[in-house]
Amino acid sequence: MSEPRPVLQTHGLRKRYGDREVVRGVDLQVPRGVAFGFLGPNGAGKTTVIRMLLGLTAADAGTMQLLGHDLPGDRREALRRVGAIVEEPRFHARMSGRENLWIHAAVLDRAAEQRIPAALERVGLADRADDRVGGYSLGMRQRLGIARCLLCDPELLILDEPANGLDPAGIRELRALVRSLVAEGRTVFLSSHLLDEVEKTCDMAAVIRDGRIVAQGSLDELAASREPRIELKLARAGEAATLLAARPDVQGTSAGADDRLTVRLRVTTISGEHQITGELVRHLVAHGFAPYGVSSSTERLEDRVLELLSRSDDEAVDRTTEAPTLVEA
Ligand SMILES: Nc1ncnc2c1ncn2[C@@H]1O[C@H](COP(=O)(O)OP(=O)(O)OP(=O)(O)O)[C@@H](O)[C@H]1O
Repeated sequence: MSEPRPVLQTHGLRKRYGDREVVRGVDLQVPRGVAFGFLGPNGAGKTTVIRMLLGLTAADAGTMQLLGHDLPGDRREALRRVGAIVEEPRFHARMSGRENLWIHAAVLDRAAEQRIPAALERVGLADRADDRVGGYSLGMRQRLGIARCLLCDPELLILDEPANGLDPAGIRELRALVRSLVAEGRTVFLSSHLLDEVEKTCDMAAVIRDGRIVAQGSLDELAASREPRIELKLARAGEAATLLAARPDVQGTSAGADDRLTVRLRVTTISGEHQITGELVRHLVAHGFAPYGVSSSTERLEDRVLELLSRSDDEAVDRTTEAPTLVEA
């Protein structure tokens, strides 16, 4: 069976401002029903990519599809079921939250107006809906922005830095809201410069640096894309090293001083690493060894992303792959 079509897809997307190319051949594949983080430092090109997807600025080259429709040709149809917030959501400050939503619903359809009470309830603003937006906190405006997105019953939400300026409680609420939208089968594409936010909210991510995607895949794959190792403590470490080196799931071993044995694993996922670690310990015990310490030195996602973001341009070459499970691009 073929893979379902991604809800958001770009290929070779490019954008130049003056003599600076700020988006340099971006390939994204976002499957349906996930929270997808678009992670990169300030100035990496995240907002520019989002603006191109929404038709707020033209692409110089490349192709884009939203919900299976080609952009820019099919833009009207493509955006019908897309809710988006780019940068900070803007509202009429003198009007209430509800009135702002009425204005937005008026350009959509009758069904959109009927969705207003549920949308306000959903984002926790039902009690404050008749207060002027001028008195709302940033977190409340962000939530009103999401309520506005919900009026078109979106299949895809595109949120540009939604956690910006929120306090820890606001960030937690936003996270829960995103997860509940995903639980309903919607897809949320959110940009962020905060790894922690992406790690806690998203299922998958693409990492962008200087206008290029340097990695893309599930969070597990991103974290485990470097050779994981385990460290064992046991007597006769040299003999144990020889025993384990013969196994197909072991890339290599080295025995050090102090009963220390380092084992490099052939594995690509964190769950796989856990399984192999258990098997290695059982194998050692079955051969008369008695490991008294086991620790994993697999990098955390943070280390991996920092490494990707700090690479030189020559190393971060674009390599396209069809599968959304790719790790380094
Ligand atoms: N209209 C514009 N004219 C000229 N340069 C621009 C314009 N918009 C963005 N840029 C430049 O393009 C680069 C990418 O900006 P972009 O806003 O897409 O980055 P970002 O990853 O969203 O970062 P941030 O989180 O800081 O907004 C930056 O160097 C920015 O200064």
